[in-house]
Amino acid sequence: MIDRYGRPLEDLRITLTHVCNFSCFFCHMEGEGLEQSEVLSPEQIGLVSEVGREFGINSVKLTGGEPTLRRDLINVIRAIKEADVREISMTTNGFLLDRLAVKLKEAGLNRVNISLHAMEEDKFKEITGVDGLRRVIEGIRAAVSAGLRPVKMNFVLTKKNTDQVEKIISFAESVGVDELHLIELHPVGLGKQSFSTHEWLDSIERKLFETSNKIEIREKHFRPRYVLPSGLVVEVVKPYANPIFCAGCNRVRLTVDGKLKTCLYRDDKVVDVRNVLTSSLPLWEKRELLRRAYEIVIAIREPNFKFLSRPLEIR
Ligand SMILES: Nc1nc2c(ncn2[C@@H]2O[C@H](COP(=O)(O)OP(=O)(O)OP(=O)(O)O)[C@@H](O)[C@H]2O)c(=O)[nH]1
Ligand code: SF4
Ligand code: SF4
Repeated sequence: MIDRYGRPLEDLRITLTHVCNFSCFFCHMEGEGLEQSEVLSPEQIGLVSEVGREFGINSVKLTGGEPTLRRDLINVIRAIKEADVREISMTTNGFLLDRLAVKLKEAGLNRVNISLHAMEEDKFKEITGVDGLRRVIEGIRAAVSAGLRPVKMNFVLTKKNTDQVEKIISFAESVGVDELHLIELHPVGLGKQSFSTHEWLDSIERKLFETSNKIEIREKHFRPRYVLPSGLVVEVVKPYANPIFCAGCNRVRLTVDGKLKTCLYRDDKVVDVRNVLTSSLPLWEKRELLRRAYEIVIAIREPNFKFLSRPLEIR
């Protein structure tokens, strides 16, 4: 279904927990803060996904915090799978992935994005607060061998790790991951107080332009993708102050505390469905109320950074 700005709703991004075993200095916390609340159950998450299918949701992204810290992660994946979505992916710090990759694949997870912001142990620890580089590397290898493909790596660029970009590209090529995402920092969550470390990706992108064999544009966020001679795809993610990025936004978020949140940056454009999910209403009535919630989501969604100051009139 299309919103007032002509953008389809296709992707549901679910925050499974606010808890994380890392403490990255720029964590955007999915725009939700760290407040603890009782998490939604696999069945409740499954129901939101199932009703979302009627409105065009065909992919689900699991995030956190760190989603692998949810003990019932396998059940969450199974419940979403039952909603018959085309693709389930998960963004993770990779620390626990070596022991989980095969089980997650078997449960129905299609692919992963693993964050890795430095190839040197000291730098890795400076950024994440954890001495975990080796385990993350093992996690990436496990994802590749379990076939959680395309396996993607996420690298957030800051002033602290500009010297790591080339090393990350070489590592990604050597380990057999399919894509590397180079991402600009957001002034959201801890990113607000650490935004002085923000770096634009422009000069790196110029080099990619010169060295790549092919350039593609992805429909999602209109992200440019540079295909290197090795076959590695480097996707450039410039989500900050970028109206083109927001024009291609196709997602809604489900927060830990059960709100449908229409934008990473916006706390005002949300629809609270927690009461519906936790009520003792019959299932058909919950479905009906969730349908109303999705209708409101589509009516209030808007790009955060935009070219136009008002929506188009759709006739
Ligand atoms: N502003 C904004 N930034 C986003 C959004 N989605 C992703 N990003 C940025 O991209 C980073 C990586 O996101 P991921 O969850 O790993 O992956 P993804 O963007 O969903 O992309 P795929 O897995 O390739 O589909 C996030 O940390 C954000 O910085 C979004 O909807 N809005
Ligand atoms: S691993 Fe992700 S969720 Fe955890 S602190 Fe780092 S950025 Fe935040
Ligand atoms: S509207 Fe823009 S800032 Fe908001 S979630 Fe979508 S891409 Fe991100």
